[in-house]
Amino acid sequence: MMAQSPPLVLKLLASSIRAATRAGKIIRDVMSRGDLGIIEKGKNDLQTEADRSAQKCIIVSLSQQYPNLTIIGEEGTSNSEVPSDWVVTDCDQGVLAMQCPEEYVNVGLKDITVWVDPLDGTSEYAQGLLDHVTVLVGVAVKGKAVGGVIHQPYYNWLTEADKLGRTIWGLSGLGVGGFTPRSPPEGQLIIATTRSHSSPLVQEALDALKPDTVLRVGGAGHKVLLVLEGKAHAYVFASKGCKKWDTCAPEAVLAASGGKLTDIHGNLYTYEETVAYPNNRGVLATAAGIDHSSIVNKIPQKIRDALV
Ligand SMILES: Nc1ncnc2c1ncn2[C@@H]1O[C@H](COP(=O)(O)O)[C@@H](OP(=O)(O)O)[C@H]1O
Ligand SMILES: [Mg+2]
Ligand SMILES: [Mg+2]
Ligand SMILES: [Mg+2]
Repeated sequence: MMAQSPPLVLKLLASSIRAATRAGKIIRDVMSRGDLGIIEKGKNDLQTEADRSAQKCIIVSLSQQYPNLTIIGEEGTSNSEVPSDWVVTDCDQGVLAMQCPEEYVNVGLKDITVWVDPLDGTSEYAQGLLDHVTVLVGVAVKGKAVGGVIHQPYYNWLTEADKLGRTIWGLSGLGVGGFTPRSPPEGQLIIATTRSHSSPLVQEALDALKPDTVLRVGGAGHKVLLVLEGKAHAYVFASKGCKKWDTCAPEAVLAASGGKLTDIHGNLYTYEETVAYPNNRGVLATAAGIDHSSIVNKIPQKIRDALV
């Protein structure tokens, strides 16, 4: 009997794990060399050589394996040559060997949009808060965030440098791999929010939720990691500013763990190729077991009306 090739969604996730991990090494190499090559894309919006190089690595690597795949990356498109050792065309064998959830077995290339944030937490990267940095690859199927990879290249850098970096993935219907999610502590409310993009509205929403603790950290990927790790109950960002590449992978990984990522009204974003990039309705993510709608309901109507 001929061996069946793995379903596309599973294979793409397995390739994305390898590509994101390679991009993480590029991010560390740029930092080690010490010249970040910072460009200001807009107000409070930087791009470094690490953002550019990591994106090239991921896009070239996936495009070689999946010609005609729709890939949208934060740092735009460029056809420049890349060093041959940036091109990774192997797959994570552990994920490849898994049973693909039935509903994704027959998904074709045309149903998929891949959202790439090659370096999430650029502000923090430039300021040396390196564990806030993640590499995000999200796989959307017919507009739904279904699969995701969150690679954290500097995980453990201050504590166990011999175990540097980690890669966490999720697939709807299959679960989360790369670590075991934990529940946040009962009887309190810990909220993660932006460190570098706050505003009066962001603060008003936090005040209304009366959290015991607010963790102001960089990166959408990093904040969702805190929620997955049980270090925060929720990630609340009552502002525009995040884009589809910031939330696609984190949404998919969080959903695969039983949690939820939506806009501030509690509605899911969609991720089809034609969608507008900005997440103008804010971000609200909650851990598994947290009542998402009760948090939505505590956000004052005036704030919700400002995010439409
Ligand atoms: N006001 C704003 N302007 C530009 N980008 C914003 C923004 N608010 C959030 N973002 C983007 O959303 C991501 C998470 O933001 P934060 O760390 O503040 O929570 C960051 O992604 P990048 O670092 O990939 O650009 C950041 O740039
Ligand atoms: Mg950016
Ligand atoms: Mg980002
Ligand atoms: Mg980025």
